Amino acid sequence: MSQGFSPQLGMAESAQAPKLVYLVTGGCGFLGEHVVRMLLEREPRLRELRIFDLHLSPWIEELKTGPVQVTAIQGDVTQAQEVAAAVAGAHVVIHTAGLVDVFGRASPETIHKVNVRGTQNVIEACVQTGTQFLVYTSSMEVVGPNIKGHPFYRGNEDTPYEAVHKHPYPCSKALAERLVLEANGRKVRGGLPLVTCALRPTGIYGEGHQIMRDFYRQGLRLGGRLFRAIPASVEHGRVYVGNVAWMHVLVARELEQRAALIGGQVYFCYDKSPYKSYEDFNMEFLGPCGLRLVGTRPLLPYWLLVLLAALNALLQWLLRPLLLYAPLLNPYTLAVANTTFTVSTNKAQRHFGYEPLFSWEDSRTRTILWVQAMEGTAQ
Ligand SMILES: NC(=O)C1=CN([C@@H]2O[C@H](COP(=O)(O)OP(=O)(O)OC[C@H]3O[C@@H](n4cnc5c(N)ncnc54)[C@H](O)[C@@H]3O)[C@@H](O)[C@H]2O)C=CC1
Ligand SMILES: CC(C)[C@@H](O)CC[C@@H](C)[C@H]1CC[C@H]2[C@@H]3[C@H](O)CC4=CC(=O)CC[C@]4(C)[C@H]3CC[C@]12C
Repeated sequence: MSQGFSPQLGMAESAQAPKLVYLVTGGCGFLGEHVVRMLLEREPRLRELRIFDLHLSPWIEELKTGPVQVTAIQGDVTQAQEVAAAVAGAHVVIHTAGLVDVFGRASPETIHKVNVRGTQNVIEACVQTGTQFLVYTSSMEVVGPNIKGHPFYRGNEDTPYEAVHKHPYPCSKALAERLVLEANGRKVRGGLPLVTCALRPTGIYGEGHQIMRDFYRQGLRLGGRLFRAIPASVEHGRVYVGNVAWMHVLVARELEQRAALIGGQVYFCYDKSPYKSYEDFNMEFLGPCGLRLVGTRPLLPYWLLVLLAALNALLQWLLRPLLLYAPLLNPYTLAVANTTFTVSTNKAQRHFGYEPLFSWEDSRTRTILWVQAMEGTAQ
């Protein structure tokens, strides 16, 4: 990807000497890496890009050959001092770091500590060090699906919906998002107001998506077949990771100019990806890679799936002292997958001119090529 003139920046801004310092927390993650690379390609005002992560990736080194100073910071968002040191001097913080766990790998306490306490630390660091602009990566899960299984059918940011959560992950994302939005307008060091917003991606897909990798490998183990568990009629919103990254870059740029409009707001992340069931959507990529989804309707009755999911949860609990057993099917993932949740909105377009950077066809091709490249490494 080459450095190019950004459509949203005028000639004057893009000709300005690069002077801004950005910090991306979780910059080595699935979404974080795409945000980092998108900033380097499409934010011409960037002087320094700080990549803060618990686990730094080796690919960071290849980014240090360009004109932008790339600073890798190994750190933990749950440690306030480490966060403050990383934030100090940054103009913009994009906070993607989080524990994305719905498979029971981490304890509820750890999920809360990273996702909530970590976000609190980022907010306080902005206030204490004078950083004025904070973009938080929230999630559709802040809204739903709720524990009552109510469908959210092509809803938007203003659609009434009873957000009721019990699972640690959505609870932590909802609390963190609330903290970020409530912090909007707080005075930071130097007396200027903190401007915050939250982006709510639906299910993100694309190069580097671990769950897609898991489905692919499961299909290879089952002789090239995956077995339908969810009715095709249950739509699940999905959005390409490159478009999510682009929305982060764009809103971070527009926060300063349109603080009164964007500050304190939430935005669903969306693009032209088709509305399909989670499994059918995955087959858009896994099909061309040789896998087949068996069954035009779920092969097992729902009550049996519920039983199997509960059995998986019991096994996970029994085996925990010995090993981590964390299959894709558990009571939470089954309930979420089985509840329609899709968005239809243009709030990001109305507020800061967002348009998807990648078409559905391009998003699909890029994802297929990534899965195919994985074939060489699949066990
Ligand atoms: N993957 C998805 O479908 C969606 C993800 N999101 C949100 O997007 C964000 C990024 O998610 P993904 O890229 O999918 O996850 P990921 O697990 O690939 O990336 C998260 C990154 O945060 C880092 N991290 C975790 N704990 C940390 C800590 N204590 N200190 C510093 N860094 C830490 C990890 O090392 C990792 O690099 C998360 O906030 C997640 O809630 C929102 C909607 C959908
Ligand atoms: C085993 C089958 C029932 C299979 O269909 C299960 C699929 C299941 C693993 C996924 C279905 C919906 C996914 C979640 C959804 O995309 C919303 C999310 C938002 C996030 O912020 C993080 C990821 C996730 C919770 C995502 C996780 C995987 C699913 C539950």
